[in-house]
Amino acid sequence: MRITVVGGGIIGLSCAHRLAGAGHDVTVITADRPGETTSAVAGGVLFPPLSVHSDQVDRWTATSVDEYRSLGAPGVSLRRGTFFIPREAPMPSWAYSMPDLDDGPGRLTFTTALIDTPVYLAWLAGQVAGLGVRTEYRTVSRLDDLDADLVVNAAGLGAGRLAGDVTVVPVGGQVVHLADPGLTEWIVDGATPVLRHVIPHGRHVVCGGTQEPGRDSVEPDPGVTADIVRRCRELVPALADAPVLGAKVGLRPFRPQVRLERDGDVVHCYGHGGAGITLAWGCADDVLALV
Ligand SMILES: Cc1cc2nc3c(=O)[nH]c(=O)nc-3n(C[C@H](O)[C@H](O)[C@H](O)COP(=O)(O)OP(=O)(O)OC[C@H]3O[C@@H](n4cnc5c(N)ncnc54)[C@H](O)[C@@H]3O)c2cc1C
Repeated sequence: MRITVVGGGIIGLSCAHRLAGAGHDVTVITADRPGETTSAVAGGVLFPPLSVHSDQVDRWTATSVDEYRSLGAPGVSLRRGTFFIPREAPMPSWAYSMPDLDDGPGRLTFTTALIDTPVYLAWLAGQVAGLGVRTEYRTVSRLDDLDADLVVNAAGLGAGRLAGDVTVVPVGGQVVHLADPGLTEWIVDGATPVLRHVIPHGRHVVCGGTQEPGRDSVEPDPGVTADIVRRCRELVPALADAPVLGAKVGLRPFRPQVRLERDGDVVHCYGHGGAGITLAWGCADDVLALV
């Protein structure tokens, strides 16, 4: 089949990889290069936020963790770390699929994949090109203008506009990169009112973060940068002298739940909110099944 994938972030590229690998003739149309997408801002830790849970999310997460483990791709490392959760919170069901899970009151410790997203996305785009996928850099205004047997709508925040779906909204997130002093473990602190995370990738550590519903600017706020640095240095004192390398903002494509369904000649795959890196391979498998 001739398939056009709209979107060149983590979701569009993962779908294009699966579809081309299955023998389809695939074109990706994307307004932005991979390094300029929301996907390239993500901290890149592989598990979904506590607020996101369903059997589907558990299955997509388990599939993605297995895939990232076996890829041997640049930008992917496997590390142990700790997720702090409110003491009264039940154990999230996806946690059972994590190897070497060790849980205590208000704490889950396990090994998962960490994705240095700009490095990994550049590699994934190269793999996709190697499978014969063409990429066009332009903005699509209407899905039914596209000349293809089937269209995959994987345009993140733009997917909502293309599908006329007003439930897709931006939730801004700012992160700060610090030089990595050699941290061996990741920490995500979901037990405090404002999420804190410290995700080491070797050259740099991604520290965060914020959740800003309705934000439309991707210009980092210097006051927020200073606050993130302070909060993350409190959490991990080894960062005390780590130089600040820069700050980034991304707009998470939020929706009450991921839309992954076929509607005629369009397969919709969008609305991954704060979990798109985690869900990408599981969703790409389901897109292929719908095709
Ligand atoms: C600060 C922050 C931290 C995060 N941390 C994590 C994490 O640790 N783990 C995790 O799993 N997730 C994390 N996320 C969430 C994750 O980044 C998103 O869920 C994911 O990037 C969504 O991917 P996407 O491909 O759907 O969208 P995007 O990456 O936004 O890609 C959308 C693509 O569609 C294209 N596009 C849009 N409209 C059009 C159009 N009309 N025509 C043509 N092309 C179009 C864009 O150019 C782009 O290529 C984080 C997000 C942020 C902001």
